[in-house]
Amino acid sequence: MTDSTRPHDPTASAVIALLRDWLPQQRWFAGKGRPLRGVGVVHSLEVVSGDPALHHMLLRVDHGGAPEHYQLLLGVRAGLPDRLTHALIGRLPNGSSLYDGVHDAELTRWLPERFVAADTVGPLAFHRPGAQAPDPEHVGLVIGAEQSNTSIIFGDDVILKLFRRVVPGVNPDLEVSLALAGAGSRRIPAPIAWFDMPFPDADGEPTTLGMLQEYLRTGTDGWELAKTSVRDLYAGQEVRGAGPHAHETGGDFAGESFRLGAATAEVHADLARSLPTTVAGEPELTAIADDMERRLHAAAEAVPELAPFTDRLREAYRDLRTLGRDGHPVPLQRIHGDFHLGQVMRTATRWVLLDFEGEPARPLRERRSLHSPLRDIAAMLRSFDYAARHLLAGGGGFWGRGTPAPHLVRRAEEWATRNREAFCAGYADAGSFDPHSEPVLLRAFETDKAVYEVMYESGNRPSWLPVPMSAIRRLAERAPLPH
Ligand SMILES: Nc1ncnc2c1ncn2[C@@H]1O[C@H](COP(=O)(O)OP(=O)(O)O)[C@@H](O)[C@H]1O
Ligand SMILES: O=P(O)(O)O[C@H]1O[C@H](CO)[C@@H](O[C@H]2O[C@H](CO)[C@@H](O)[C@H](O)[C@H]2O)[C@H](O)[C@H]1O
Repeated sequence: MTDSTRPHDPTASAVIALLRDWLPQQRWFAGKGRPLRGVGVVHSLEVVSGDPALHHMLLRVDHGGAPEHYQLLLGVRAGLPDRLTHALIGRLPNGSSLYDGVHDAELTRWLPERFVAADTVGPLAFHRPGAQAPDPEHVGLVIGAEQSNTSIIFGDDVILKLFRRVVPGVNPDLEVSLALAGAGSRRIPAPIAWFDMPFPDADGEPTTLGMLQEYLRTGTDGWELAKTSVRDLYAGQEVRGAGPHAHETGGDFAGESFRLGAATAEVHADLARSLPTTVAGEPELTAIADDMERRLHAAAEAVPELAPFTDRLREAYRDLRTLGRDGHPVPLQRIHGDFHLGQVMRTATRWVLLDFEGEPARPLRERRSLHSPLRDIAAMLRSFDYAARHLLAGGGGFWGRGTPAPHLVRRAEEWATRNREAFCAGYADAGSFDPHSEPVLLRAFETDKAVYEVMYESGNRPSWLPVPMSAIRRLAERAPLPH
């Protein structure tokens, strides 16, 4: 190894300086928009030496308040080939390149090799309980999806999700996937292996860093499929108000929505069978309503458009408290926690649910706690509303940025209502209850999710803000819930 190819000590201040600039540009970096007060290395290990070299690293990022931790795989090469220039983080003082190592198949083959051997490398422990193993000869390809983590496909058999923001403990995605696989569920990609390490800052708590799963090679995500159906509907609306209804188009999605509702009910039933459950009474429902109210208050402070509606929205939470006082029992269990059309895939034969991590912005304790399955149902109902409206809001630029024509809004509402109804009917058909039998819970959860979405869109995609705002107006009017 010559001096120029020698991997540099990745904790060196030059590396930290480069990472400070690079981190906020990453899709998975949760601290965007907050001042970056400090970046420090809490763990670093050279796992592949030579040129190229690979470093596994855990970074601590301080914004003020509780620090966040991120997992990195950093590559170092004396000369960077063209195919990796998009992954460049910066040049080190000796002229070699520091880059995001997940994009370098020559380096990432290290991961399947470790899984095959069920190895231990320093503090990193690779677990592979079954016989299935990835083939290290398969080239690793980072998927292009907009995601909160980074996933690499090896061949067309397995996909490895590297958790980027790491919190101490078992990741709920792994925990829930293992529980569902144990219950014999066919509604998830089969979990194959995972790796973890003792968390450096939290008494060495075993902390999940990555999970290897079956790759659903015939799958398409629900968001793409639903949008295709909506486009098909809009394509027929050339004559004002005279275009076909959702049920008259070839791309009608209601059959799929019904099947998705049934798949969701099946997963909820398996979760209730394999993980703890309880029943909420008045104190718990009051606490849930109080939390919702706090989130509404915080959102109204941050997003002024919400303020005129808060009093009316609060009524949904008041009704939830009344439900508790009336002694209405509410079963609680583990749920998906961040359910929307982008979290489900339609394979050649069935709907499969992905990503049981919960909303990444919520604390792990909350994400692992028990909730009403109606929270997932309400979240998916919101997603149908999104699919119907996002083109009108300018999300896809289809109708331009002006106010959408009323007949298009009507068609959007029809599509959303039809698919929301079909989803609930499928859930009721396969599950233990009909979601419409719980209108108070459904309204409260839908309101809470729409409030969350207002915050999310105002921070991430301001041109999409009209989508959740239209739901806020509807919910504030206390119009009967479109099923
Ligand atoms: N097992 C899988 N098979 C095929 N594609 C997958 C699989 N898991 C994830 N994907 C694809 O990757 C995307 C992001 O996955 P997800 O688990 O939601 O990641 P994140 O938690 O980082 O958002 C999904 O929307 C899907 O397109
Ligand atoms: O990145 P995650 O999948 O964890 O979820 C976040 O981003 C989602 C958008 O990618 C956001 O979902 C919202 O937009 C979806 C359409 O893009 C829509 O289907 C969802 O119903 C809507 O909530 C999600 O809220 C956010 O947590």
